[in-house]
Amino acid sequence: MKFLDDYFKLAEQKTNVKTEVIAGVTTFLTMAYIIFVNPSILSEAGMDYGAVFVATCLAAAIGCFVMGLWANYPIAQAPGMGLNAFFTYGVVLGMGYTWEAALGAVFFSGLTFFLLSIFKIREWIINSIPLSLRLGIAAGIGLFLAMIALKNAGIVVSNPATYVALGDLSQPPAIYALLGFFVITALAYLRVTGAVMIGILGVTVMAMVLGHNQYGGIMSMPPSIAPTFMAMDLMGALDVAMLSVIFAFLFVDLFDTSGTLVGVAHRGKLLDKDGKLPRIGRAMMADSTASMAGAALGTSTTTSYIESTAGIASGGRTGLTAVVVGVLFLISLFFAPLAGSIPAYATAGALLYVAVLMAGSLAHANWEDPTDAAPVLIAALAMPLTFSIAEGIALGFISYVAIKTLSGRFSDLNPAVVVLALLFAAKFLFLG
Ligand SMILES: Nc1ncnc2[nH]cnc12
Repeated sequence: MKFLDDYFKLAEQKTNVKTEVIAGVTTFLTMAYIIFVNPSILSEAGMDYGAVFVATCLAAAIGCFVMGLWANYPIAQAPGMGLNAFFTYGVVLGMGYTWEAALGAVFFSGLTFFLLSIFKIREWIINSIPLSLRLGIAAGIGLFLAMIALKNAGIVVSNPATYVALGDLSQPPAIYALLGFFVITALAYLRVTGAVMIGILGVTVMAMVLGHNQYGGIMSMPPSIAPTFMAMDLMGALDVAMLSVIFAFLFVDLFDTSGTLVGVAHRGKLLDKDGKLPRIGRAMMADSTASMAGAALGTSTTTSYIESTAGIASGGRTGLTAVVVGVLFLISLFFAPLAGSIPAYATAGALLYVAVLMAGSLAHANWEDPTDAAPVLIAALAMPLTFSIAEGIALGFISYVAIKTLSGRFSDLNPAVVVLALLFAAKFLFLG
């Protein structure tokens, strides 16, 4: 234990091995849903469910180990929600790229993120993005997840006259999804650890008992990762048209990671006296290394999880917490049959709940000033309505620059936002 104490500086951080282990288990339970949800979303892009399951556990474990051992933060990692939806619905089903090329784009965006972190360009970019856009984008990703959940559960259906309409709420998928969502939200309010996982498993078991879902077992040896291992198409991702996809992955990841790290660090009191996260460069490198490894294994972008605040709230202060989460992801490799038995309507309730958490950033927008509020709304609303995170980001930038310019608020603009807005506008005008 002396070794752990020395390596993670437990005494200096006023913590001990027992507290860190409890924190790791707590964080793991709040984020373990990704083991079921990620393969279910990526398999819609044509990827093998079992292989993505293994890739998800391994990428999460790698991210947690790098974060814990290299950056010494209690921040866990896994393939991110939103990023996986963008991969499937945006890049593969929307733009028509193969999942192999999409994995190649994830790899290159991870590599670029890594280089940006080394050369500190990342800080410059993050500081150049206005707060209102950051808030709108975070909320928009949440609304996008909500739309996916409602559609998957048949609660929202298409309608030729109005585009969308209410589905048949007497159908089992809709009922199960809503029930799961209500239970998860109530359990979260009651501060029950693992609320999301309890909701998913509860709905799954209930559906089995009532004959709507088949029992597939609980434990087995891990499935084969061969169908996705090193399947990424790096040459396909180097296509000129793919540049915008790499850029979009990079962009979404940049916002996601910076927003999450600041949020987690703030709540965990990990910031120094200047309000900065001292080893943010190392934390960002953990994200990008895990994303590159994840792409090679067969999963969309790996990122820092906002759920880490659960473990931090129960006392986690050092990288040992993240290492414990990583070990638990490795153990999860043996629970593939359980993951495969989880129906889409059971994960829909969890998605809706994650959407609630992400939409919370709307509260911090400046609603008194319409030049700030309008871009927030455009970015957030465009994501579910265009079914694309990238289009939402683009429309948010264009509206921010147009509205600030027309209002004469030039001091709110900077070269980076203006250049990006012009590039996005040129894309819409000339490339459609
Ligand atoms: N994309 C994401 N960013 C932060 N926390 C998450 N938890 C689940 N998905 C996440």
